[in-house]
Amino acid sequence: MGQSNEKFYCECRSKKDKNKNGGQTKKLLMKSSEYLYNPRVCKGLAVSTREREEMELRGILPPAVRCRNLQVKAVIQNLDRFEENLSKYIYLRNLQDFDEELFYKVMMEHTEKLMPIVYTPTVGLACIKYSTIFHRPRGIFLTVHDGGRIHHILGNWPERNVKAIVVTDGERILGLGDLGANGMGIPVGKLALYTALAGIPPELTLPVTIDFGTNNQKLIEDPFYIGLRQKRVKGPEYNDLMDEFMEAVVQRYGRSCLIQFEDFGNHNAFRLLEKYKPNYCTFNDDIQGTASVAVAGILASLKITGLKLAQNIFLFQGAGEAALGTANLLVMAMEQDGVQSEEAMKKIWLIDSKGLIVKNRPTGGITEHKARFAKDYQNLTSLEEIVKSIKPTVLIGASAQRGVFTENVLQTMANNHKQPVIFALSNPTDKAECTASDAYIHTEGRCVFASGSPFEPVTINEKTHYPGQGNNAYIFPGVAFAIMACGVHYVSDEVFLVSAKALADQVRKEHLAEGRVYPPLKKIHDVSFNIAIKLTQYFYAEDFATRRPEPHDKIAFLRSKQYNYARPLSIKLGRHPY
Ligand SMILES: NC(=O)C1=CN([C@@H]2O[C@H](COP(=O)(O)OP(=O)(O)OC[C@H]3O[C@@H](n4cnc5c(N)ncnc54)[C@H](OP(=O)(O)O)[C@@H]3O)[C@@H](O)[C@H]2O)C=CC1
Ligand SMILES: CC(=O)C(=O)O
Ligand SMILES: [Mg+2]
Repeated sequence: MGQSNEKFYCECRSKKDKNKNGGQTKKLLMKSSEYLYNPRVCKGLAVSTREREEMELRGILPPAVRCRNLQVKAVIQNLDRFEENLSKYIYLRNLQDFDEELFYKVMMEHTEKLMPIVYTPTVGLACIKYSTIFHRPRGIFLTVHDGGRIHHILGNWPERNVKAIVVTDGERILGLGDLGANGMGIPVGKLALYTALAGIPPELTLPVTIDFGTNNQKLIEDPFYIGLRQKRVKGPEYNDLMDEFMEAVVQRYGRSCLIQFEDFGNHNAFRLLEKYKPNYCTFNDDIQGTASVAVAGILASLKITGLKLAQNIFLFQGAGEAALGTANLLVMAMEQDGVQSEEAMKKIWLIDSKGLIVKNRPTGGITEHKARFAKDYQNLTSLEEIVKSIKPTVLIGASAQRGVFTENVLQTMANNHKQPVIFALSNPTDKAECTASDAYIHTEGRCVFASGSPFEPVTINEKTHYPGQGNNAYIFPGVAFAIMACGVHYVSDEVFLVSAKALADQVRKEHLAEGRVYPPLKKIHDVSFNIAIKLTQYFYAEDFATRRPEPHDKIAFLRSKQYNYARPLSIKLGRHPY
């Protein structure tokens, strides 16, 4: 992490230096000790001989000067030696804490290889082990005991110009449940993707975990646990602290500081989104970002199945943040196609932990968000029976129930339709509703498949199928980038439909031919940038952008705001074009 500018320049007023500069005070780079421990500027062996002299690094580094490309090669060789993905994760996190620029160069150049390490599935394991592997702190850890002091504590973060925060309360980390303060791995991972995928300068971002306690007894008893050892608080204490946090962010960083909510428990996620959306620059990634990527995949699948959106029957296994967010965005997408909202809702069926969501269900549990989709139908609980009865064309899993798309369920989907669409969105991999090979094998290779965590391609009868990664990582970096670049204060729901369409439009014929409903991961930088372009156009057209005058050349405008490794030191230290 960097620090405020002043600390990193040493005003050199010695006679010798004054003479060299015609009597002017010369600004030198920082001292070796400051340099070595500042990951924003430290570049290991890539420091030139001249810089070594200037920064008093002679003798501190061995004589070899290694270029950045060779450093990347060394990192990849080191990574390949580790057998366990968690070790790779720890190695990369250490690299980020030592030489940030190299970390992002490696991430940007080896995205496909490294996303499964820095992000899902490995980040899930890293969160489980976060307390044990905890090394150098990254982000702000707030606790429920910090009421009245949040503004002050945010001020302890060394950066002043924060433009985006990813915040969690750790209650629903991926499909792993309550991981308390260990949830910090998620904001850290998501923000690494802000930079690696969309080019958002890392010094503008801040990971935050708000520790309200944990109901995970194993953590409370774990001697290594880094969080509060108490049960989660709820009610006014929770609400007041959240309110204070939101206001403190605005006071510190301004109304255009983006606050991305991540992995909050279901009972808080929806109500906090509704509460804060009108007055803060905020969105919930699990509800809205996931909806966007799922709808994009569905829109792209239409080019394979030949159906119109409203000709489908959608069945969700799960009726939480991801499923309901997607269901609501599907309604909006159908409305834009001219379908009445009542008609659109009839196409969408949901299953929760108590079974199919039907009116007057004897077991209850139908919240107002679910009630919108409740049907006059028999009370069924078995997924297989439901699939037989409703005959969905699209089956989406977002329930974190491993393997619930059984052989029978998948075969029934294949019996009902020529090209059933099957998305197993739950993360990490061992929470997926089915694997890619299960999906293809039990549908005779006819299904259109995507999953939240990555799966390898599957070959059946000499045809190779490439599963898409239906993960909100295709959406949130581009969305955040455009919001930040345009100085947006209010994030409308439509942002996520614009993004979904922008993503679906980037799925080419050759991708579809391979069975993909998303562009390959190696294209994700371009994809994120193109989403940001579409959103920038939308923000200016709809008057959501506050940055004036409107840039004529939006591509050049966005490019000028992106991170690149070879930035001058002044920019690295905080004088960026935002
Ligand atoms: N691919 C992606 O980009 C994303 C994937 N996800 C993944 O989706 C999963 C769910 O996340 P999210 O929606 O936020 O979580 P929520 O807790 O909000 O929702 C989970 C839902 O699953 C339901 N459920 C639980 N058990 C069963 C069961 N046996 N049968 C049917 N439904 C069941 C719950 O029912 P009830 O309502 O009755 O409690 C609830 O509706 C997680 O694994 C998460 O990682 C989430 C966001 C993004
Ligand atoms: C991907 C993501 O946001 C989740 O699984 O929660
Ligand atoms: Mg999430």
